[in-house]
Amino acid sequence: MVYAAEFDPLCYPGTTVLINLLDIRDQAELDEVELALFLTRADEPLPAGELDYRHYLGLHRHLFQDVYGWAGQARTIRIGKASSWFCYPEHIASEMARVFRELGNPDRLADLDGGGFAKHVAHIVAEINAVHPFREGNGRTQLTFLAMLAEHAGFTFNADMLDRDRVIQAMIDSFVGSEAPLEALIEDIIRQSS
Ligand SMILES: Nc1ncnc2c1ncn2[C@@H]1O[C@H](COP(=O)(O)OP(=O)(O)OP(=O)(O)O)[C@@H](O)[C@H]1O
Repeated sequence: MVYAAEFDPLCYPGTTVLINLLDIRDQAELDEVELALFLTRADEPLPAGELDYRHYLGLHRHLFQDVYGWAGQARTIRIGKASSWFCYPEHIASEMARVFRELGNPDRLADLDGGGFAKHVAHIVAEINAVHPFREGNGRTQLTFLAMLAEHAGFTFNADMLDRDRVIQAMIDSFVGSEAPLEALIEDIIRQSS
């Protein structure tokens, strides 16, 4: 998805196309190739880690390593979507540290029932979205991480329930103050493993 951005040294000069490892300069073609490469990486075993910020960066690096040289690194310019402007780049590291402190020990997620998990994790995903640590690939990293958290907690992540429009609307709602739609969405996509 193309961002409103300040002058961006990560783009080919005079364009909004991100400089990429494949040197594709057409946005539609880049979208298509980026998605295909992402899907291939998402299908591989995901990097192991502590479900902390370091792990989150490694996850983005894994998913987008074929497309962007900066995969796994936080952005350095301010970006926004529609009327939402995300965290100033200089505050990303401290804000992500705060969000992961709020997440707490991931092993404790297994103590929660579906409703409790959905409420807690909706808040965490909403906060990660409000920070938007990467120049591109935030939505896909968020959902992949959500699936990892669900599985870690013993839930099955029912990806078929992920309706793109519903996800984006829930994220926008969370940005403007209501986490309830995101919570309901998460509750719908997890089901207790037997
Ligand atoms: N207006 C908005 N306000 C807040 N968050 C938004 C808004 N529009 C989209 N989002 C969130 O930002 C994500 C998109 O971020 P980004 O483009 O970095 O991720 P992506 O993985 O490249 O794209 P996508 O999620 O569209 O496939 C969406 O998935 C949604 O979670």
